[in-house]
Amino acid sequence: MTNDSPEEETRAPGGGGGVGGGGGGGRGRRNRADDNVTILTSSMDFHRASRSRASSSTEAAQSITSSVELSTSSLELSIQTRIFKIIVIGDSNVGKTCLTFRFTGGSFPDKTEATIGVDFREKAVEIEGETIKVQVWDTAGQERFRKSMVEHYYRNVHAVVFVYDVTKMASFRNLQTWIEECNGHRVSASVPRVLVGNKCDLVDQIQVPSNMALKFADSHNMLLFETSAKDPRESQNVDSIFMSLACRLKAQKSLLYRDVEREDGRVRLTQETETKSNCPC
Ligand SMILES: Nc1nc2c(ncn2[C@@H]2O[C@H](COP(=O)(O)OP(=O)(O)OP(=O)(O)O)[C@@H](O)[C@H]2O)c(=O)[nH]1
Repeated sequence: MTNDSPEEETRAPGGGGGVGGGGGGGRGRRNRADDNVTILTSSMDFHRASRSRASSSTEAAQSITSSVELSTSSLELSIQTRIFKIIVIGDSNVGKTCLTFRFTGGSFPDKTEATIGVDFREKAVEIEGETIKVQVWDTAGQERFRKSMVEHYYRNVHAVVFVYDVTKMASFRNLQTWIEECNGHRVSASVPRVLVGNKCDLVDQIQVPSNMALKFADSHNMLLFETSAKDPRESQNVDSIFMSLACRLKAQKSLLYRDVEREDGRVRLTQETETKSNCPC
């Protein structure tokens, strides 16, 4: 759990902040993201080693040249990775943490506590041959734990996931308030939004009928997903919430985030315009 924005905190590609950090999902995909991190780290280590070991000036020059080459290729790799920031919003206890955990970690957490501020989780996914980092911001549902963070949630957001609990009508009714908060933070209408009804495994306790949720989703131009973070048979459905957004963002996307290391070691995020299509999803 952390209260810092990863934009300010991330120093190397692949470094997701917060509890339960990135990874998860398909093994091959995770490996690819990990390779990226490994290469950058090893080039830094190499640079450090070369400084301490090189005895003659020739050796030192060769070492530095090699290390610069390694660092450059690492930087090129990191520059190619786009990051999509997706925030997950909704009442406390609806299952936001569990949903993000299921997507990024592939499992249901044994125990959760109320989110304070925000937790970041990241997962590298591959769409049409491009590796993209889906950065999920699991926000606090309780007002007292979100107050100071709200501005950060909505800044440079690429997509929004609204969550309600299908067994709690109040959490569905409160969606209007969450949508208003989102609109109040100047989130553009072009930013994709989806609606998620969670805890569908509790079939005997369902209070929010599907047709009511569908009507609401339609009226707000959102896709509706009814699912369960808990039921492993629903895990593909949970994945498709985030993957459908990632595919949409990749297809339409204009916002391209690039990690560029600055001299002071901080990461600068820039935006570019790009037009792409042919998403398989
Ligand atoms: N039966 C069932 N329980 C769930 C499901 N998802 C979450 N829960 C439970 O609901 C409770 C709240 O889950 P969280 O993921 O912590 O809820 P949250 O929305 O992140 O809550 P805040 O951090 O306070 O905003 C926990 O006890 C979870 O185990 C689900 O799909 N089915």
